[in-house]
Amino acid sequence: MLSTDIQKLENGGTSPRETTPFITFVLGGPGSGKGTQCMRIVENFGFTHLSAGDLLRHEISSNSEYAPMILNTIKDGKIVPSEVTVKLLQKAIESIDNDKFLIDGFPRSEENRLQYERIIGMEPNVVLFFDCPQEEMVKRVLNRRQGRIDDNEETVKERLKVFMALTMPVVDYYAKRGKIYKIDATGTEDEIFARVLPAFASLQFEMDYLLGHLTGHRKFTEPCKIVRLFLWTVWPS
Ligand SMILES: Nc1ncnc2c1ncn2[C@@H]1O[C@H](COP(=O)(O)OP(=O)(O)OP(=O)(O)O)[C@@H](O)[C@H]1O
Ligand SMILES: O=c1ccn([C@@H]2O[C@H](COP(=O)(O)O)[C@@H](O)[C@H]2O)c(=O)[nH]1
Repeated sequence: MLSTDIQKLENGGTSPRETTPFITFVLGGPGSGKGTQCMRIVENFGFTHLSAGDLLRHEISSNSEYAPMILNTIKDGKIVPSEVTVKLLQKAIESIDNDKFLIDGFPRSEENRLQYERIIGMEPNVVLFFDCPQEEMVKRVLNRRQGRIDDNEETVKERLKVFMALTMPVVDYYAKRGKIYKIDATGTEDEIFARVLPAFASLQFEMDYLLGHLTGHRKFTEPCKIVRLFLWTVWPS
């Protein structure tokens, strides 16, 4: 039998981490530029980039027992069952020696979010939301030309429907919890990254503090959040 990442987890998996990592979810519609900006965040801020879509595509190419189901789901522009995606993310987080993760393209639904919180046992620290007009997203997807099975007009229409119906409620949920950094995702890659930078600059102290890179007392956490939100409000881009 093939030994897949998911099967390894079901058989006991990897050992849990000793430290609680700093988790950033990265949301936005198909082609909004999440992956492109994540690469820059990695280069500048030392995060590990975990693309949920890439993890699922890896399952397809490694021919796991889930491969046919994942392939068909991606082809149809629908959402893979939460258990599968969350286990892949869990394994990656537990096996990679870093304490800062960008989780790109997840959670795609409230059900994804609840399952993640149930299994991982915590919320993300922050959520970046790349806000892009639909016609621009469609243009970018159809110009991508990386041979992706879902980069065609029919699938992108479905992905946009799924995004509006199922993913936007997740964005709204985190907005209510004060965790959303909304980024205008129009313009050049450089212009967009210039809007991303202040978000991470305002988070740097809080990240260092929470990850134990600064010494101090836990009571500083709430003031940190207030300062961060203040900075973001007066200087969002
Ligand atoms: N600001 C931009 N202007 C024009 N094209 C862009 C811009 N940013 C990214 N692209 C291009 O658009 C395409 C989609 O970008 P990217 O893969 O980063 O989006 P994504 O949000 O991760 O998409 P998906 O959710 O479909 O994986 C890529 O070909 C990328 O090179
Ligand atoms: O959490 C996830 C992430 C992705 N999918 C499926 O994969 C494709 C492609 O995802 P990208 O983020 O654009 O790479 C997506 O349309 C879904 O079908 C998923 O089900 N769950």
